[in-house]
Amino acid sequence: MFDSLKDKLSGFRKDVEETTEEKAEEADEADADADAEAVEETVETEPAETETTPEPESTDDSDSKDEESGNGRGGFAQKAKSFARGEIVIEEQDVEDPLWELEMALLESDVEMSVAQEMLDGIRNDLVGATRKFSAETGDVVEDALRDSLLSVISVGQFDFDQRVAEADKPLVIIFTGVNGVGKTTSIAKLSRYFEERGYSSVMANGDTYRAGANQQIREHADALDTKLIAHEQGGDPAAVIYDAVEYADAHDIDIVLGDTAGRLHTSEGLMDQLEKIGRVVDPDMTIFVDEAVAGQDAVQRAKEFDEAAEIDGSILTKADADSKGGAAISISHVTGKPILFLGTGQGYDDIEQFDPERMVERLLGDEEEEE
Ligand SMILES: Nc1nc2c(ncn2[C@@H]2O[C@H](COP(=O)(O)OP(=O)(O)OP(=O)(O)O)[C@@H](O)[C@H]2O)c(=O)[nH]1
Repeated sequence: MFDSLKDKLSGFRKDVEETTEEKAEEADEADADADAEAVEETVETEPAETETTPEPESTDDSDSKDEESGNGRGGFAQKAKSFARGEIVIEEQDVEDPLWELEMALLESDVEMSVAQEMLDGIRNDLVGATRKFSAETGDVVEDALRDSLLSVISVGQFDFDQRVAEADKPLVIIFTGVNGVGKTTSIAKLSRYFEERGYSSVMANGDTYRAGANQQIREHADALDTKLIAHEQGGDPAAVIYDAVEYADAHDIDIVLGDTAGRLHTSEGLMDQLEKIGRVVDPDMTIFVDEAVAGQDAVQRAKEFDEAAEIDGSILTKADADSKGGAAISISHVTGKPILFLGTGQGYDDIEQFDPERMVERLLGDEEEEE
């Protein structure tokens, strides 16, 4: 999952490491030369009573930035002080090329332009002016900067999904929107299983009365999961189907109504009217947008347009298992202001995981072993 993006982020870390490594070596050599000269001078003149070189200051803040006036981030005064402490300062010129490479890599990975820009600004801001000891690893400083920038773009709008479900009046009505074939129906089936494992009963409602074969498709899932399905004839009113499902849930003490909708294009006025009518008739508690991670920027664009037409509460990105780029997963919450709630990770009913920004970042930065 997201392997190519992972490689690119690791490439950035290595680039900055190499640049600062060279710089640290040069600084180390210059330091050794200066020490040798100082020794020679001391031998030629009277032995000095007092120290000729300034005492290094406390070195316990290797990642600190000098914000004192006149020292400017990476400015001369800070460089001199850091040098005396056995540290180098990471400067704009050290990260310029790696940042450019990273920008290209993010765009190639289908990260949305404004999201890539925000990440780069965050990383530049964190790195330029940061100090590292001659002997220390730059990797940690870069990893922290990458972690912060990734987290800030992917954790937009996060809320505790399980808690919201637990606290909601029942039946909780969830409507699923998104275009054709992205895995909406499969995600509904997966969530039915997800809720069952957490002790909630659910009923499925086929609000996709448009497409021939939609009833049969969702019925197969409902049968396999032993979940009740409410469906009407093809061409019927989707709002009426979901309304009936809510009535059924009320009458049978069912906790959650999972309402499928027709996956027509977001540009279709009919679809938007339909969603608006569902909104009016059943007043859903949540609307979840479903799209496939592999669709990259198209998925992000569609999420934005669906959200504008019928406000969404969050997204599910399916087929994350087949996505090496990760662009949609990085961009979608930042662009819509609504969180990713789940990732689809395969075709089985258990192949769904709750989206956890921290875990996603660990995965991208390679701290978590990926089970294939
Ligand atoms: N690899 C993988 N395949 C998935 C995932 N989710 C769904 N699929 C597959 O994607 C295909 C389309 O899924 P559907 O659920 O039929 O898509 P849909 O959006 O409901 O399609 P319509 O009903 O035509 O609108 C199916 O073959 C699913 O098995 C996933 O997370 N990973």
